[in-house]
Amino acid sequence: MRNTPGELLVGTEGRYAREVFHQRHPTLVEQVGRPYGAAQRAALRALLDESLTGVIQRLPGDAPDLADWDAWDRGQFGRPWADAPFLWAESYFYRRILDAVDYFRPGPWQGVDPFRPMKEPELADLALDRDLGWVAALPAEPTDAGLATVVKAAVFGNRADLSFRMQEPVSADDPAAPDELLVDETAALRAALGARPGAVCVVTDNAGRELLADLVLVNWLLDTGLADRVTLHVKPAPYYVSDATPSDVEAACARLGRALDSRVAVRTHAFWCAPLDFRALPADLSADLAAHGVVVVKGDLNYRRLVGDRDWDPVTPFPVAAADLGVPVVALRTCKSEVVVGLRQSIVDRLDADEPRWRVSGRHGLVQVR
Ligand SMILES: O=P(O)(O)OC[C@@]1(O)O[C@H](CO)[C@@H](O)[C@@H]1O
Repeated sequence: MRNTPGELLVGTEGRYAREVFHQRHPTLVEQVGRPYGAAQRAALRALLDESLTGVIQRLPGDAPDLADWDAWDRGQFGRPWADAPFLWAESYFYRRILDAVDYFRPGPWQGVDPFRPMKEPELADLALDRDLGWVAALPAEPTDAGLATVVKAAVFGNRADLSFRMQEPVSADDPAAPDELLVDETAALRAALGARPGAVCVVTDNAGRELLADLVLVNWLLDTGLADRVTLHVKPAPYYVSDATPSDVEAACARLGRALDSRVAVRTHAFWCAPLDFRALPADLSADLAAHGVVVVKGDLNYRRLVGDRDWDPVTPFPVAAADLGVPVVALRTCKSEVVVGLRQSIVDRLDADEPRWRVSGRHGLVQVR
């Protein structure tokens, strides 16, 4: 029996989590604050200071989700941010941004997505039509080649992440960036989809280009009879900059010029903005996921939550690290944080030698099945 490695922490020198807090967050806070008034900008700056040098403050007494966060606290309130687990602290940081910009408070900013100005240009991009040209050429039959195409697009759609762009020079449309799958278990996904159309659940990640690629995948599974119904899980509130919410699904469908298929249900759950990993899934959500034949888990954050945001040895088998959801689970992810499992030692050695930032650069993708 392997020992489970420790959780990644915010303050560890030389590690990615610290870089996120000390380099990414200051840029993010500055950008988010631009359209707001002095009070919200001051609250954002205070949050940033608190997160860099202070202790974690509890949510204010009027927060609608105070009870949720008191249950998710796990002893973090009152401790220095630097000592907190990266997953917990980053999630709470995004929740506190909503507090700083009065997202839940009655007034002019209530319900206004603070990341909207960053999300909108992606769908407005005229190059998108050209970039989606390949969709019209997808096969009408459920071929392996068709599945490989839509899966790969869904994986590398995850590279188009706004939070990520604040730090890494690689962009989704950088022609120099290779689309390298370090693990490709698309054949196992095909096997999990089975011989008869079944129910597929997609736990989505980012809005914009990534969600468009996810919708192409979903439409193709339905059109070719590989699935007979799909549930799309999205975040209940703005989160991690570009994470998809219900209104982002509407915007993406409008951009694709295709209404949501009647066999697609869009759902959300408070747990998707919780600071905990999939091993803490609440019973109702767990039952919802397990009612599908396959659960597709998109993106980097969901990957961290699926395997645990821990200092895993990258050759740890994926089925050992990934939470058991009771049904086959497929992770589609580009590597944008230090957590990775299921790799061959030869690949790790090559990447360690050639690309010091391979774990976080977003250049490498994974299709992994448990
Ligand atoms: O889940 P996503 O959108 O693929 O990635 C989220 C992310 O950009 O945020 C974290 C750092 O802030 C990292 O885990 C990852 O790089």
